[in-house]
Parts: sequence; structure tokens; C-alpha cells
Amino acid sequence: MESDSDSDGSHISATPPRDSKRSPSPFRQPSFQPPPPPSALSNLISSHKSKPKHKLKPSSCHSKPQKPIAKPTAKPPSPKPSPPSPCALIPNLPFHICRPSDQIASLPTDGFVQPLRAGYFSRLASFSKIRKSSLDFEDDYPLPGVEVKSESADAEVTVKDVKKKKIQPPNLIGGQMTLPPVKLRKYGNDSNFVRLNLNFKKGKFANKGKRKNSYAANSSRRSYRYNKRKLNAKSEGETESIFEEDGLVTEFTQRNGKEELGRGKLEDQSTMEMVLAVKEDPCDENLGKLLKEMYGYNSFREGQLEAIKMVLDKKSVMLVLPTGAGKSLCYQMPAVLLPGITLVVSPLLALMIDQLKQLPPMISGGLLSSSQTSEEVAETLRLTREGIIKVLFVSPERFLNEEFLSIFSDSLSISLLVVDEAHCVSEWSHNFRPSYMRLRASLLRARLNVQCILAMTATATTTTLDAIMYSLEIPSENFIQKGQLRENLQLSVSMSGNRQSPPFTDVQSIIVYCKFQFETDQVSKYLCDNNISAKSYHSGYAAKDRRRIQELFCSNKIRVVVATVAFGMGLDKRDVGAVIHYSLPESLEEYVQEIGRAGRDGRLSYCHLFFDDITYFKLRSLMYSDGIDEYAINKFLCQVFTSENCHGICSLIKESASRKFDMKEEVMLTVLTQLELGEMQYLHLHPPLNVTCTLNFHKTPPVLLADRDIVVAAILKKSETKHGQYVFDIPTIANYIGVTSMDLSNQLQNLKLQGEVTYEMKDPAYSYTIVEDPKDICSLSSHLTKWLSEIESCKVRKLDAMFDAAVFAVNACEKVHGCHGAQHTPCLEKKILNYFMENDDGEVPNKMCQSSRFLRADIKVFLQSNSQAKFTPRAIARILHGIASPAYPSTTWSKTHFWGRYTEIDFQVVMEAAKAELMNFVGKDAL
Ligand SMILES: Nc1ncnc2c1ncn2[C@@H]1O[C@H](COP(=O)(O)OP(=O)(O)OP(=O)(O)O)[C@@H](O)[C@H]1O
Repeated sequence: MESDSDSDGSHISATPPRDSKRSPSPFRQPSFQPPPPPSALSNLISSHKSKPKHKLKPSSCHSKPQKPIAKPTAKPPSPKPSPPSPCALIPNLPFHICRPSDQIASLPTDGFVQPLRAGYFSRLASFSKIRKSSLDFEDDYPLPGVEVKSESADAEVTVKDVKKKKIQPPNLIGGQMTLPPVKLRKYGNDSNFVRLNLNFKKGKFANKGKRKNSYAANSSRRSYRYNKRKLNAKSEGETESIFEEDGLVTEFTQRNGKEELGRGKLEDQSTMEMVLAVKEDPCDENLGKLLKEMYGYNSFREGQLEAIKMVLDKKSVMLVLPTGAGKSLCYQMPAVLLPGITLVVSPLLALMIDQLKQLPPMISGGLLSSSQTSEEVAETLRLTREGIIKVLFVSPERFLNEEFLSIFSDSLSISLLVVDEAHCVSEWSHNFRPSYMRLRASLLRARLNVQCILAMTATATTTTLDAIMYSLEIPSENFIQKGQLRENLQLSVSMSGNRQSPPFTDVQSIIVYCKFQFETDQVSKYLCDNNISAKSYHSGYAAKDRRRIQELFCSNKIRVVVATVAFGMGLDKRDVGAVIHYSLPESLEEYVQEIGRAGRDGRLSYCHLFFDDITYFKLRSLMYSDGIDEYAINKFLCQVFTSENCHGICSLIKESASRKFDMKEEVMLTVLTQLELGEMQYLHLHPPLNVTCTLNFHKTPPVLLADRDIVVAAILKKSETKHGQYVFDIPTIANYIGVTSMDLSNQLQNLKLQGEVTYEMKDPAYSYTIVEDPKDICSLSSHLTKWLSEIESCKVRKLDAMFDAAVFAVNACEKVHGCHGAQHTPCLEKKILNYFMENDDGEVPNKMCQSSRFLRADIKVFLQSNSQAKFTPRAIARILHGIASPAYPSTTWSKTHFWGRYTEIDFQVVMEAAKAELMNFVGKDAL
């Protein structure tokens, strides 16, 4: 299948050879913008003169020791010379972030924060103006201005003004401009004894003292049962993080059962009384009192009270609130008031952990994850069954697990099912998760008797919302939406290399989002080399390392996290002052989610977006990496429905099937899930399993053992022997003796415990039973292909809409919307709101070239020089777009001269050209 790409005939191609670093296009226009060099960021994020308390590992950060944070002075420091850029493309970039005093002095007298929008930003003006007008506006942000007596005096006035006028200063760190901490209720005792022990550090909790994690602060008074096996295996110093790559250790307190829970609650008499009062009369006043009692907050935020009341009224709700607007509270409060458990479905383990940490002390919570050991899962299920866990976090995949589903009954009912990040339900969202299809209301009702669903998201278009509400059967009158953007975010955009951006102020905590993992490493190294404490973060790191980086960031031990999209969901660090997009996000939804990490404390925060054509083309190519041809789907379906093991449990080994059908594993799962949950149920998916078992007998001779054990008898009959080992596949044996794969695994485990056998499992596979054979595989293939291709087009349109918004901000908005310099808050906001309001099936302008006169000739040469390999038009288009696929891996194909050569031409156009050339090459009949 694969060819030796070293002899791909590059030397006779129609276009000149590529530059080793960048693929020049025969039609590349001079206006194309390259991605920003890391130097853009060091200009943006000027070095603090601070020494990070935490010593960074030299491997990922080469920063020199830094000096302590300098107190702001009225005098601006003299500008530092720009650090040398490792990439000479653009010597300097847009703006720099300086300390507040620098900002004050470096701001142009008209202030770069111009009146940007009615209400909020429109009232922003220079500090002097605010002072002259005696802070007329209740909700103004004071903007440091030019009338500065001394730094501390100025800061003092600001804080006083803030206190007096209940206004919040911009998100500036380095001066004394932080708000006084919110006074929070202290909990004398902790009834919430079912706890996840997070960040356990030599008997103390890292976040001790923080209200949010007050259970952790109280933890030293509690008795914890630790996972002895894990802790014993570690030295003391190694126990600081209990998050393991392959096993999250869930720690619960040792108090036993309901008796204790009751006692805990009764000790907090006033809370109990308040809960009873709300149960009796859930009026606004009572709910407000409970809010104060539970959280210390004086009032509900927009949308919260409405949502809580509906939920208490057993009405399913679709809740759309901006990031950081307080959606979690809308299920937390009902959880203490409703009789049964609150089940929260979350897409990511990291998100679950963060949400669990954020539960108020009076709510006992737990989570189930595939990375837990079976003992941990059993313990959590026990605590749930006993009613000790009140809020349980699970992933949507958990709904495949029969054991989990079976714990819910009349005596253990689910009062509320929360679908967090509900956009994942819809294939038209930016983040479709096939397993979320399992959350269809009819299924939830039938299997779990769920009566009330709360679906929450911050980012969904009208089309996506319709799909969610349809799927979860949420009536249109139960739709609550309060904006999709917070008002304290100042948005700016510049093309990479454009130096017109305004100066940024000095911001302590910054997230830089990159698209690719290697970029995060490059950028963070560059920042470290320039004395800016930074760490990269991406899914390539082990879970415990990722958790550690997040902790360092949250405790301000590092200033910048340079991350891929993997970072930030559920992150509730309130004082992130800036989010910088080093490269273009894939959709406006992703952009809004990511900028939503900034300014969660309500203070003015900055979001700058760099964009460039090359990244856009690259991302656009990647949008086509999941696509699949009808004939490949057809072949796949044939295998699914006509495999040898079709009567009973069937399995499909992920890796080999992926290569065989040139389909990514996620795409196979999407198709299988659709076959289960689509209009017609063709199959029933089981949890994935390792399908191939290699077994050794140790004690009793196998033949004797077979006499008293039917599993062993079946193994002897149905397995191959290789070097004295018995190799078999689990479904074959399970089907043969008529048990489930799970039963068989348990039986093998028993034999192992008795010392009779040892075994190894390999080959992860999808596992399913067939419910109904499709009558017409061809029409089913055609239907599925159309569905997948619509999903693909939707993703492409989303990227185009993101790019279009950025281009518009830079090129067209100035006169129309009055944006200023690189500040684009009003026009971007308008673009975003329109995007979320409209159906996302319209045409979106794009920057793709229509074709190239070299294209057909190049494909011809490519085919001639790889005549020994088999191609489909899609496979050729992928190679020309530089996209790897299971059957055409980049390790082999990126060596070809044609790899990624035509990213600027629409993928479909390249595919059509490839089809035409293939027909010429192999003859029409062969296609
Ligand atoms: N009524 C309120 N008054 C003051 N602060 C609140 C209120 N409600 C919630 N908060 C705080 O707002 C912060 C953000 O809340 P939360 O994490 O629930 O946001 P979210 O909407 O789920 O955000 P995201 O979508 O980004 O996850 C939390 O620190 C929370 O304690």
C-alpha cells in the first residue's frame, strides 16, 4: 500500500521543490501572512522583574533567576531592548505588557481603551476624567490615567473608590489594585465528608485556606483513608500529586454512612433550617438567603435564579450563560434541595475534577472515571448507592456501563441530570462527542427514569441549540440565555507581523493558546529564555504533569501557560488577565470558550488574537482529516455486520480496522454510535475491551483444570498455542460458552487469583452485539457518508467564520464600527453574536484559491512516481494537503515532495482533480 516516498519523482514535478521549512506555493501571493514568531509574545508579555518562587524545571524552562516583582513606580521604566527573535521573519511585534505604572505612563493621553461600547466600555475613559467626574458611573472600571501623583497614592485612591463605588479595577497585578477579598462564611464543621482528596501534600492541602476548597483546608482534622497500595509505593515526597497518568486516586473520608452525614448536617443547624425553609417555600427571598449561607454571595447573577427555580419545579432547562457566569451554581443549589442524586455529565476528567473541587462544603461529591481502579469505582458506587454522594460526576461513556446503570432504582433516583458542555450533544457544534448521543431524553427516561435535565453551555449556535433541545426534549419555553460574552473582555486582533496593536498593561497571569503542541514548547521556551516564567501544556504530557502545571499557574508560580486547546476547560482561576491566541482558533465557539478564561473576577481583561494565512490554510486542511468515502463506509459496514463472530458479541480491533478502512478510531466510533443511536438501532455497543488474550497455565495441568472449569475447556478447544502459551480472543470464547465478555474476564481474574494462570490482554477493540441487520447496506452507507460529510462541511464553515471575523476586524471594521487601532471589541462582539444567532448553514467567505494550473500535472507525476501504491482521490488530496491518515501515515508520506503542497486550494477541488487524474491513470473501470 505504501510506497517508498524517497522515489516519488519529485525531481520531475510540475512545480519547484519545496523549501524545507515552508511549502511555497506556485500561486502563493505576497499578501499571505506567516504565523507570528515567538518574539511577538515576548514583546507582548514583557518580563516581570520578579523571581518566581517556584523553581522551574530546567528541561522545560531555561529562564534565568528572576528578580522579585518591582513595586510600581510613577516613572515608567525605560523600554527594554527587544530580545533577539529566534525567527527572523518579523523582528518585533505589536505591543508589550508592562506594569501598571508603565501602563499609566505609556498610554497615549487619549487612552487606548477607547469608548468601545454602550454601558460598559463606553464609560471607560482616562483615569483623570473619571476622577474629575467624581466617578459618576456605578459600574465603571477606573482606568489608570495620566494624572498620577505617586504610584501608591494612586492605587490607594483607586482601591478606596472601588470599595466605595463597588467598581472593579482592571486586572492589573503588580500594584495595590487588587480588590479586597470577598468575605466568606467560615464553616466550623464540615458535613461534606465524602471528598475527593486533591493535591494532597504531606498531610496538607496545597490550596489550604481558600474558601473554594475549604473542605481541603479542613482536611487535616479529618480522617482520610488513603489508597494504601498507591501511597505505600511512593516515597513521602512523591505523594504531592495523587493524580496518576493511569489511575486517578479518589480519596474519601473514613466516616461511615448516613449516620455521620446526618450528624454533620445537624451540626450546621442554621444551614439545615434554611434548606428546609427553601424546600417548603422556594421563593426568591429564601433562595437568596440560602445563596448567602452556602456561598457568601449577596445576589444571584443573571439567569441563575430563573434556572434554579425551573429545576426545582422539575422542568428541564436549556441554560446558555457566558463562560465564568456561574452555571455550576445552577445545579449545586438544587442538589442540596432535591431528594435524589444529581448526576453531572462532563466531557473531560480534568473538568470533572475541577467541578468536584468547586462544590461547596455542604455538598458531598464523587466522580467515576475510566482511570480509576476497579476498587475505586466500586467504592464510589457504594457511596452513591448509600446516598452519601449527592453529586456524582461521570463521563458520557459511563452510560455504556451496565453496572453503573443498574445502581439507579426507585430507592436511588436521579433528581437532576446535568449535561455540562451540552453543545457536545450536537454534531453541528464545534465539539461533537458521539458518546453524548447516549444522553437522548428518551433513553435517559427509559433506563434511568430521569425526569429533569439541565443542559448548560456557553457556546452554541442556534442550530446547535435546536439540536440539543430536540435531543434532550427541552421545551422552547424553558430556554434561558443571557448573552454569550462577558462584558469585561477587551478584544483585539492583528495579523501576525502587524505592529499597530496598542500597548498592553502588565498582567500577572496569562494564557497563550497555540494550535500545535510543538508551538507550545517553542513559545514557552522562548518566553523562559526571555525571563518570562512560562510552561507549555498539551495533551502530550502525562496527566500528573498537566495537573502540576495547572497548579503552578493557579498559585501564580508561573506567569504564562502556553497551551493547546487541552488547557482551560473548567479552569476557574479568577485573575487571568489576558488570553493571547498565538494562532487562529478553529471556530468562534473555541475562541469564545478560550477568551472566557480571562477576567473571571469581573475585571477588565485583554484578549489578543494573532492570525495568519498559513495557519488558516493548515487548519482548513485538517478539517478534512476525518472525511471518508462512501465505498470505505460500505466496506466498513460489511465487516461490522458480516464478521465471523456476528452471533453474540462482535468485536472490531481498533488499530487494524483503522488502517484497513483508512478511518480514524474516533470516526469508527462515531459511525458505530450512529448505528446504535441513529434513526434505527442496528447494534448495541458495549464498553471497549482488549480482545486478544495470551494465557499461561501454572499449577494444575490444563487438561485436568478443563475437567472442572468450562472456561478452561473452551480455551483449550478454541485457542491457538504458541510457544506453550494459549492465544485466543475474548468474544470467541465468551460466545462459545454463552457468557458476556465481562463475565469471562472476571472468571479469568479468579483463575489468576487462585494462582492457576497468568495472562496478558492486548488489542483494544470496539465491542457490540447486532440488533438488526441492515436491509440495504448500500443505502445505509450513502446515508452515513452524507451525514459525515455534512459534519465536515460544518467544521469548515466554522473555521471560515472565525477567519472571516478576524479578517473583518483587521481590514473592514474601523470605519463601520468605530474600532480603534488593534482594538476590535465592538465589531468582533457583533460578529460573534450574529454568528451565534444565525443558523450555521449559510455561505461564509473564505480565502481559498480556486485552482492552479500545476495541480493536475503534479497529481499525474505523483501517481506515476508512486505507481506501486493504491490511492483514492481522497488519499491523494490528503497527501497534497499534508494530512496524515491511518493508511497513509506522515512518517512515510511527508517525505514526498508533494506533501502539503496544495493547502491553499480547496480540498474538494484537489479531490476532484485527483479523481480525474486517477481515472486517466488507471482507467475508468478501475474506479
Ligand atoms: N451569584 C454569584 N455571585 C458571585 N460569584 C458567583 C456567583 N455565581 C457564581 N459565582 C462565581 O463565578 C465563578 C465562575 O463560576 P462557574 O465556574 O460556575 O462558571 P461557569 O459558567 O461554569 O464557567 P465555564 O463555562 O467557563 O465553566 C466561580 O468562582 C463562582 O463561585
